[in-house]
Amino acid sequence: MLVIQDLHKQFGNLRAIDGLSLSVNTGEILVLMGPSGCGKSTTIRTINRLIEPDQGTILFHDTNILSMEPDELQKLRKRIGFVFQHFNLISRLTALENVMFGLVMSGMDRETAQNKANDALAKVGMEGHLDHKPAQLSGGQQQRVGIARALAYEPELMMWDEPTASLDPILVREVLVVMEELARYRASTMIVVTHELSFALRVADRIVLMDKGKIVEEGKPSQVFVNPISDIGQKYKELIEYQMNASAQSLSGKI
Ligand SMILES: Nc1ncnc2c1ncn2[C@@H]1O[C@H](COP(=O)(O)OP(=O)(O)OP(=O)(O)O)[C@@H](O)[C@H]1O
Repeated sequence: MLVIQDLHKQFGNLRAIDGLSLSVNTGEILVLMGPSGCGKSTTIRTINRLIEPDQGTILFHDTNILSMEPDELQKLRKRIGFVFQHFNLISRLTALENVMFGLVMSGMDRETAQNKANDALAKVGMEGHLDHKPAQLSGGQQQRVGIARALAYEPELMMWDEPTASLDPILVREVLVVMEELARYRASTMIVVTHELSFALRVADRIVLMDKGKIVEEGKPSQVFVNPISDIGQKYKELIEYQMNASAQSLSGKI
């Protein structure tokens, strides 16, 4: 579905993406991880050209996104959903209106848009909050509206840029549950940037580890987190062991 070849992006002297190549298969759940600042967000933002790379090729179903004209790009963006860390809902609109907004703006009639928005909000368990404005919703519920907004387009590819990063730990879980549900039903191909190890372990078909703008390792969670070949992979393995030991000690009453 998606083939990225030799991608480069520099901000001043900083090489944020340094010759990155990656393929994503239809239906795959790919989790992109790595230390802060290694280039994960920049990488996924180049895919729908929120960030313009300096060099490289990004093929979506064999068409190079980087040479698309603005009208083609606009059509493409409807096939690629994006969920951000900051949900950026419109404060004066209800949950339903927030999801309908983009659909109506892109020319869809109100009735169809409302049906699609209702369906999308039901998929994320927000059918009971259609008339609530963002200020009346918790952070987790606001993020679920943000997810519904992307889902309403029925995108082929969903990209998630640290969707739980701005939530407190209790609300993180409710968003992860929704994401796991969508992944389980293979609603679309997913590229997920996250620091949530438990999500990566349980849900990912493939983990891609980045460091300093490059991919340093990729494979199934059972491979990358158990027999890593990179320093970053080794650090994640140690972190998982540490967390498992802490849980075991806590359960046996030692903590
Ligand atoms: N618009 C920009 N201008 C200058 N530098 C930038 C810009 N966007 C990103 N960078 C830098 O590029 C590098 C990669 O950033 P990016 O946001 O892709 O990292 P990341 O892996 O997603 O990090 P995090 O996990 O902290 O979100 C970082 O050093 C960042 O400071």
